[in-house]
Amino acid sequence: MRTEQELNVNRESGVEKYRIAIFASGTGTNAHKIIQHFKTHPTIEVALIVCNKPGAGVLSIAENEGIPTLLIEKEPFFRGDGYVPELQNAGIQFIVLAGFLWKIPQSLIEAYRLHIINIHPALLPKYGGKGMYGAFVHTAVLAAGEKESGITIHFVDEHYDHGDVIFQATCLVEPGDTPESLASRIHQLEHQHFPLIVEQVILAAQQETATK
Ligand SMILES: Nc1nc2c(c(=O)[nH]1)N[C@@H](CN(C=O)c1ccc(C(=O)N[C@@H](CCC(=O)O)C(=O)O)cc1)CN2
Ligand SMILES: NCC(=O)N[C@@H]1O[C@H](COP(=O)([O-])[O-])[C@@H](O)[C@H]1O
Repeated sequence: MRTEQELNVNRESGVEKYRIAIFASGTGTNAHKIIQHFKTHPTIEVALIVCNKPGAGVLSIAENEGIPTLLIEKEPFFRGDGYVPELQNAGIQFIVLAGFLWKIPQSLIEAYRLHIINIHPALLPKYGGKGMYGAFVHTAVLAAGEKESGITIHFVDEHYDHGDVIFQATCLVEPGDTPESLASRIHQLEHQHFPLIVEQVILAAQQETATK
């Protein structure tokens, strides 16, 4: 049984906070914005950072923010239980993918059905699927001569970038854009919207559970 400190029970209300795990593989700017957003939230907290890349920037962010981390490995993730026992023992109720570069396995999908969301740096269904991550996405958008790009936040299912879309926002592709300049514009959209959408989806999930 976790102690009150581990549960981080809200001092005023005594209510155990709703616990989010963020999965990330890289720099972690989106993870950081989400951590900051929920730092003073009365009922929701970021309780765990899950990462598959030793030395990733997101791990330093977690350390600086005092958030526990879980470094995962391929074999147990893909051929084992997807770390479901560890997540459930940590009391994790919702998973946010923020630049996580491995496919979520069936075991984890089933344990957290409709409780995993992802942000993709393009307007799905275009420019999604295997191989479509980071600069590869922006390079493909520019190569196709698109006049606009944007972000998609969606539920995660067994396939890459296939789950129901929750939110999209667009930005212009400017003349002379490079993958880096477009990525910067996309990142601004992500930082503006992702924390708020995460909160809205979680509050809706809590509301649905409460009315069942
Ligand atoms: N079951 C699901 N898992 C994941 C999803 C999803 O929608 N369903 N979204 C991805 C995030 N993502 C796009 O938003 C994405 C990330 C990575 C890849 C990809 O091709 N990865 C490479 C491996 C890269 C590496 O190991 O460095 C690969 O699979 O070969 C595609 C899309 C997160 N998981
Ligand atoms: N297809 C998945 C994908 O490309 N995800 C993208 O990785 C970046 C992570 O940045 P961050 O580590 O600074 O949050 C974000 O732009 C996110 O949309």
